[in-house]
Amino acid sequence: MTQPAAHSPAPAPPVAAGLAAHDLVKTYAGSGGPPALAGVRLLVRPGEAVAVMGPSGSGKTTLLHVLAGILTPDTGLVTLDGHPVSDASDGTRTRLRRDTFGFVFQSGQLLPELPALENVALPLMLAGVDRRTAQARAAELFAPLGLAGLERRRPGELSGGQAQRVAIARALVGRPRVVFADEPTGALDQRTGAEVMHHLTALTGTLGASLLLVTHDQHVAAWCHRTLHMQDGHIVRETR
Ligand SMILES: Nc1ncnc2c1ncn2[C@@H]1O[C@H](COP(=O)(O)OP(=O)(O)OP(=O)(O)O)[C@@H](O)[C@H]1O
Repeated sequence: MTQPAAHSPAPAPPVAAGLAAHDLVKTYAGSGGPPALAGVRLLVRPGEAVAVMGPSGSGKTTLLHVLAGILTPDTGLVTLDGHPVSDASDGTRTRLRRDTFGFVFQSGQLLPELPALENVALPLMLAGVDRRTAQARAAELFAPLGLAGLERRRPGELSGGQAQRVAIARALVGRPRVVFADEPTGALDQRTGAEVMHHLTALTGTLGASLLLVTHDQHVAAWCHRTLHMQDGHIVRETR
């Protein structure tokens, strides 16, 4: 007996390249408060730099942590090039955070007892790259970041701006696809902050990485291609 002709399924919509958030909702257990994220959607394309601004408590850091797979959303999904991040196993999320994502925080992220070069090489060595190769790859980042000659200095012997550029080198040495930065210039004066932003956006752009940056400072946000404004767990508007 002949089977009825099967209808071919509708073609799947094309998967957008980049980091995407689909209707993220996150409430902190026991907080008794409204959701920290109340339905957030976004797409950060490869090579694109996006700032997130908003009043204190609006959900910026929670969004960054959910996008980076540090926190899991209650509902909704985070994907990278269409592949699940938030739904992935703990092991996969740990690997993503180590191999695919880079992180820059406000300060205090360098190991004080290690010279700058070894601080930068460390993520590669933790990922199994031999010491010589890791240090050679780390060294390549010093000149583009204006750090040539400072390889042997310990963090305590660097200025705040230099230390932050070393932290950027460390975040980028593994050639991440996405860089997350939470107030990366928060501890710096405006001129030093601008220098750090110049290097951060230039290098992530060269790598073709996406940059997602949380800031309170519109001068810092202005280095990005666009700014998402958050309020009460929502993205309420976007500016360029
Ligand atoms: N660990 C937590 N437990 C309970 N509630 C939390 C926790 N972290 C954040 N919140 C709450 O979630 C909401 C969003 O916080 P979040 O830190 O994401 O905001 P933010 O915009 O980054 O704030 P800030 O600019 O002050 O850093 C706030 O109401 C906050 O009090």
